[in-house]
Amino acid sequence: MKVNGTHYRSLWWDDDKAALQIIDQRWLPHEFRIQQVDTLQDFADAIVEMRVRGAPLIGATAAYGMALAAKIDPSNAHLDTAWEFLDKTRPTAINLRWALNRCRAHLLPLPEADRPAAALKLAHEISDEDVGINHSIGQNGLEIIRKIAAGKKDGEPVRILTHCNAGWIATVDWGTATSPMYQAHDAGIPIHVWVDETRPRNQGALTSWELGSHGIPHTYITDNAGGHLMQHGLVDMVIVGTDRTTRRGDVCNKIGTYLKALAAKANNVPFYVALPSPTIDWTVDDGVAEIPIEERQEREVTHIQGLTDDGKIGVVQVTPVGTPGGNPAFDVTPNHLVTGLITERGVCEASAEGLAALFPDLSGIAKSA
Ligand SMILES: CSC[C@@H](O)[C@@H](O)C(=O)COP(=O)(O)O
Repeated sequence: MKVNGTHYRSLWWDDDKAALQIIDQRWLPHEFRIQQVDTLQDFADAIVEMRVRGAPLIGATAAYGMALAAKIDPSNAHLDTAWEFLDKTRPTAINLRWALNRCRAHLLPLPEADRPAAALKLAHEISDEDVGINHSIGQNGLEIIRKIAAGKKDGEPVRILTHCNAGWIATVDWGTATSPMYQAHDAGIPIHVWVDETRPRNQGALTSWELGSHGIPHTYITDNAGGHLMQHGLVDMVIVGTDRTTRRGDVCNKIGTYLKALAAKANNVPFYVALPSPTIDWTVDDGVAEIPIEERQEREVTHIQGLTDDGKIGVVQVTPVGTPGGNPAFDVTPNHLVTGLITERGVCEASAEGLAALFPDLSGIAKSA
């Protein structure tokens, strides 16, 4: 998508420098900084510190990490070491392991001499595929928005609530939850987006930055406002992303998603999840029992970063000094709270049957694996 009129992906390969370039998201929405990633430690730091974040983008970044590993030393032993090193960076988003497994499975059967070039080619492919998947999710989600718009008076916007940032910078391009929004806006359907701030990291500010750059009307709201807005009939639908969706359609996403799903159910607001197929964990059924939830540093809760009055990025402490902070980064929304999963192949019920019907090729392989 565009930043100040120039099209960017959230990561890209620079042929001249023979290196990966990323947007360092720690400084957004206030500063747009590009960073080169040169070493395996850089890759791990970029993921852990959330310079890159969002499940699909973490996966694509890890694929370039494996390409670097293959360039340094293409032996089986080194690829295994790199797999383990990158796999432990963040535990919840399954796209990380999906990408690492795909790279390893592709490379190990090849002669060592062929592995560096093959690994880089595969990383490019994974990135390009992500863009295609997200565009298709947008097309499928657009039809849902179009139907809701058809029931509105001329010019009245479809009011969509979203949580976290499942936008283009959380993917390689388009975003998942935001892709239907971009495509509805571009199709001339009026929309207005309620953007949850998403404490503690305030990814809602990233979503606001994205939507604002694309000219989409939106309002940044506190995490606690959604239920009230739904009670008063001010939300037509919710669309969120996912970090891992189980075979039966339980959805693990940014902390606070579950509360929004409960409020949506209580108020008859449709609750949709934009789901790229690499985010499905076919090995897991019960999301609450089986998905590891990342526990992040308490400093993310006790402190907050923003733009100070002198125009500089600064950090302030919110709590009394010494107050302990708890920081579970994700929660699980059980499938019965989800109206539908918007995938690249169409929209399905959040159930084992719904997912298997859309992805018979993938669900079958996982069961026999
Ligand atoms: C298309 S991104 C989907 C999810 O990864 C997104 O909603 C989310 O929870 C991101 O969490 P983050 O901790 O910012 O990486």
